[in-house]
Amino acid sequence: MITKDSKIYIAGHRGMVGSAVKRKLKNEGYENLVYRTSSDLDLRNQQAVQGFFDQEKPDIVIDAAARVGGIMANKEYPWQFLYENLEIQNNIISSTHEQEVDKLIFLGSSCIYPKHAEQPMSEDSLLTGSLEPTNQWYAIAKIAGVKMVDALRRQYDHDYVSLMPTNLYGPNDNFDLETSHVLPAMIRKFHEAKENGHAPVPLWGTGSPRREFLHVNDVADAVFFTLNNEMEYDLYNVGTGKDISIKGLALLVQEIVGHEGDINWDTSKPDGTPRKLMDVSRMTEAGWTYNIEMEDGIRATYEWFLENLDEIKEVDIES
Ligand SMILES: NC(=O)c1ccc[n+]([C@@H]2O[C@H](COP(=O)([O-])OP(=O)(O)OC[C@H]3O[C@@H](n4cnc5c(N)ncnc54)[C@H](OP(=O)(O)O)[C@@H]3O)[C@@H](O)[C@H]2O)c1
Ligand SMILES: C[C@@H]1O[C@H](OP(=O)(O)OP(=O)(O)OC[C@H]2O[C@@H](n3cnc4c(=O)[nH]c(N)nc43)[C@H](O)[C@@H]2O)[C@@H](O)[C@H](O)[C@@H]1O
Repeated sequence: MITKDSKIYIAGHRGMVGSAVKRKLKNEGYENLVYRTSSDLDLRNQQAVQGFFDQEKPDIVIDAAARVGGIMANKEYPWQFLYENLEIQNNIISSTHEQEVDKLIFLGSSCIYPKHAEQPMSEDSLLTGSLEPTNQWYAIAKIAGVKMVDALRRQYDHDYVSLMPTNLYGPNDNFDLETSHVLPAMIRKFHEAKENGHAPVPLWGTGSPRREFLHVNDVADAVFFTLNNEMEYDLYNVGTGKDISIKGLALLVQEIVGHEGDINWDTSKPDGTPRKLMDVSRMTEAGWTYNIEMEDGIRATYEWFLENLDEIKEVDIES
């Protein structure tokens, strides 16, 4: 079980999720944290990852490192989303097992479930139907990770768990308009249009898909809960259990940012999965629920965006 002295490796500590987990652990008094940037340790390199685990011998591993992006990035870079994610998670999970690490938390995503899964989507709907084509590459990699965790639990009785968060947002998100998810894209587009005399805002698709959104601090809280509890199952959904249409989200972000112009929907861009609402009853029964309501979370994220405008970077998937 985790103690304040446990050595905890956070893979992907500079990302949105990894940085939130790091903040949470530090706030709770866990100081024995290890991490590396991708330039110091390329997690695609098996030998380098094995060497790092041999040297550091962590007690606990949180895998929040991945090639991540929104609908267009997933659609346009199938190779990177499939192969890099398989490489990263294969290397981390196999070294975690070889070093007999006490606990592993593997982070995946709600896109592992079939495109037309019954709503809300329970953990049992995994592999019951075909995937959404735009993100099937990423989903197949993440499903392989979930199955690796399941296999290690069954065969070696390891206390390893996969958490599948819904769509996330918050500090340190990717605000690059080509590769980001919808919520950071909307914050940036409405803000820049407001600055530009309330110019019209171009958004993608029809606006009719529905999505569920969770603030990243809540995911960090769910990771902390999972670290501190022996979990009955290998796989847990993490979300709010509430969703909103993309059109509804656009109106909410527009109001929070204070943009007063038109919205133009570019229907040449894909809608993706029609609906992705999580059944969160397994996690609720285990004893965890979310805290941050969406409107409060978006307001706080817009404030963070304004304070960090200089830090907003372009993301090059092929680098
Ligand atoms: N964002 C969402 O909406 C969302 C939703 C559900 C689930 N998740 C899951 O949460 C996890 C983290 O997502 P995120 O949104 O935090 O992503 P992110 O902000 O893009 O962060 C990903 C991190 O992975 C690291 N990384 C990527 N490739 C690497 C490599 N080859 N070697 C070493 N490190 C590498 C990066 O390290 P450097 O910064 O050092 O380059 C980065 O810090 C993912 O597993 C994702 O599936 C995210
Ligand atoms: C959580 C992630 O969700 C991702 O799917 P997914 O929710 O469709 O990804 P998002 O990129 O967040 O898009 C959600 C919805 O918002 C619409 N949308 C409208 N305007 C925009 C915009 O300016 N930018 C973006 N990005 N979308 C926009 C988009 O067409 C889609 O219907 C998966 O591709 C990943 O693999 C991952 O699972």
